[in-house]
Amino acid sequence: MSALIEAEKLTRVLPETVPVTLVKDITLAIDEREFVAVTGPSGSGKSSLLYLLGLLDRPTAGTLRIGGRDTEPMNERERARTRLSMLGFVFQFHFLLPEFTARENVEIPMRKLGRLARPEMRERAGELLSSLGLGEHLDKRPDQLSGGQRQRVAVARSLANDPPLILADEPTGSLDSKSSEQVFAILENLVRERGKTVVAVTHDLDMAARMDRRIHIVDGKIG
Ligand SMILES: Nc1ncnc2c1ncn2[C@@H]1O[C@H](COP(=O)(O)OP(=O)(O)OP(=O)(O)O)[C@@H](O)[C@H]1O
Repeated sequence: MSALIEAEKLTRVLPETVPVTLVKDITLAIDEREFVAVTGPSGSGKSSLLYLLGLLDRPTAGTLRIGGRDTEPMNERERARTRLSMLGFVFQFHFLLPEFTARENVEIPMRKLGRLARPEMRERAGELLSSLGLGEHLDKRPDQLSGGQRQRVAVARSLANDPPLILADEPTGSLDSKSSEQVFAILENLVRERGKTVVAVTHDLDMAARMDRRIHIVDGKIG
């Protein structure tokens, strides 16, 4: 079986007067059920790599296959559809919509994909949030939740459409140590118990050491 993510010589150069290379010749394969850390110095290109893997940016050279499918020929619509169904994102800052409740925030990706009827979306959002310990907070808005709780809502949102792959960019970077540990345990559980693949950028080397594999980036390359 092919890997969930296969990148070959993935490269992203910004077309400035003096071109800026964000990611250079990255070749990697990530299998289902892997818990992978992306590490490296500040400015080395970790986020840029994650954006490429998450179809939030396009490579200027190289190939990327997700779920065995070449992403190069996809138009914007297909890329958006693949993002919604195959990928979940968790960022350092939660990016929840402030005027919506936790449950509504989790429903949004489901509405965009449009596979479920409204009552099922509502039920699923409630179940996901409850499974992450937020059953008491379904109808609260982000400003009524703690930082750790907000980040757990963001994890629930990333799972809304049951994607096989979760990409996380410093998911614990803005949390205190107790909340960090909780969010880390949730991500680990997604891999071990729910069969997800999680790729997380982290500056925390202790956390990276507890993951299955580390991809170290230096100057846009695997180093
Ligand atoms: N749009 C842009 N224009 C110019 N330079 C950029 C742009 N986006 C990123 N860069 C530069 O590219 C490099 C890689 O950035 P990236 O955010 O991927 O690094 P990172 O490893 O995730 O950093 P950090 O750990 O600090 O978040 C950095 O030097 C950054 O300043």
